[in-house]
Amino acid sequence: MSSPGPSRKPNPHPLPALAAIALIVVVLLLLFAWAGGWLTPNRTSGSTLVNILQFNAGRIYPGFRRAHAKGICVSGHFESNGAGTALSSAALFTQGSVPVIGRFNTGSGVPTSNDDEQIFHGLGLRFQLPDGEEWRMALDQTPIFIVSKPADFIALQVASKPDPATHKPDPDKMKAFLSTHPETVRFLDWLGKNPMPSSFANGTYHSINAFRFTTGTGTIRYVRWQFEPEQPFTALDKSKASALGPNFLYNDLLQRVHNGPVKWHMILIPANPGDQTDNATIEWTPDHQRIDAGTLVFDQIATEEDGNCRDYNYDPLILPKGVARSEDPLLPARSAAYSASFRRRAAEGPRPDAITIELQKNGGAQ
Ligand code: HEM
Repeated sequence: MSSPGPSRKPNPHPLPALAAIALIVVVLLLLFAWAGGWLTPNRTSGSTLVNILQFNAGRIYPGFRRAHAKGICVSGHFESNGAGTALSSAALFTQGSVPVIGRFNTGSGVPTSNDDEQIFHGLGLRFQLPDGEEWRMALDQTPIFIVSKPADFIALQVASKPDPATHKPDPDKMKAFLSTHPETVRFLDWLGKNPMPSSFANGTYHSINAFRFTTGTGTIRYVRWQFEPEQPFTALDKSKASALGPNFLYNDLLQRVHNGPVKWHMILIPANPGDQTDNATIEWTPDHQRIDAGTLVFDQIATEEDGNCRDYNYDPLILPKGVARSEDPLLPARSAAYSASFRRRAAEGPRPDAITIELQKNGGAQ
């Protein structure tokens, strides 16, 4: 028979032990709050942004980008004239040529949308620089963006979700949003005053966000840039656009590239003192220095089917030495959203191309 063990005496000083347990609980709660983004309310997670884009699109289109879902791949080179080294030591600006893979796209998250319904004509670029460096960009045809902060992007998606019956946003929700967002009114004004290009090939593509450029000797300037076409601008006649067919922008580009290279000039625009460099909704005045850094040339084109541009993410924060992000809060949000969208579409697997190109590879007429 075993004798009973010593009975446990109550701890006469329980407070330190209780305090230690409370401290562990608080640390765990803080870790959860940090991971959930509650301690950084100004940081919007990539998943939240992509969820709201999916909500606005009305459903998920498996394997497609959650924004700018419809696109076509192009490739060619960038011929630098060396002038960009005045602003940045980035290898892209060293005189000479580097390969580039691009993706022309239209802004909607619905891959089957018609080209005449689009507000944004976009361009993704991936420059392959020496020593394995890359510079990726995603550019739009407007010089300014529709909102300045990620939280406003979410509120705008909610306000502008098309009503399934009318296919248009609820006017009351939009009115309420616009009444507190003058920057969005400014953007819509810009759209009203500036005609859209009739072709991907004769549009200008803007970085919109400013970035921080550093020269080889350490001089820092904030810079926006834009690719301006050599192809002369003609305006899209919106009243006739729907008669051009659902993929008229893509068919037009295919024909043009088959007929010969299409070209743009990369124009660097350094900020003047006093310019806001962290707000993409404010257009800079025309009295800015412009540096033509070289020519972007596309001479190859293919649908996305083979994945040569589809399977990249044109994250605007994949930057070379000599270029860094500015304090613009849209930039980290964009980077996180592009990555979340990429992870989802890659997990869903490749899918057939959204576009039925009507032109044959020999460039023949439709
Ligand atoms: C908070 C603001 C923004 C959000 C949440 C957002 C979100 C997205 C997402 C999720 C994608 C798809 C990424 C992928 O799957 O690879 C995308 C693509 C794109 N975005 Fe944005 N975007 C924002 C702002 C902008 C701005 C300011 C520009 C123009 C400077 C822009 C231009 C583009 C372009 C051109 C693409 C297509 C790139 C490609 O071909 O892969 N976006 N965006």
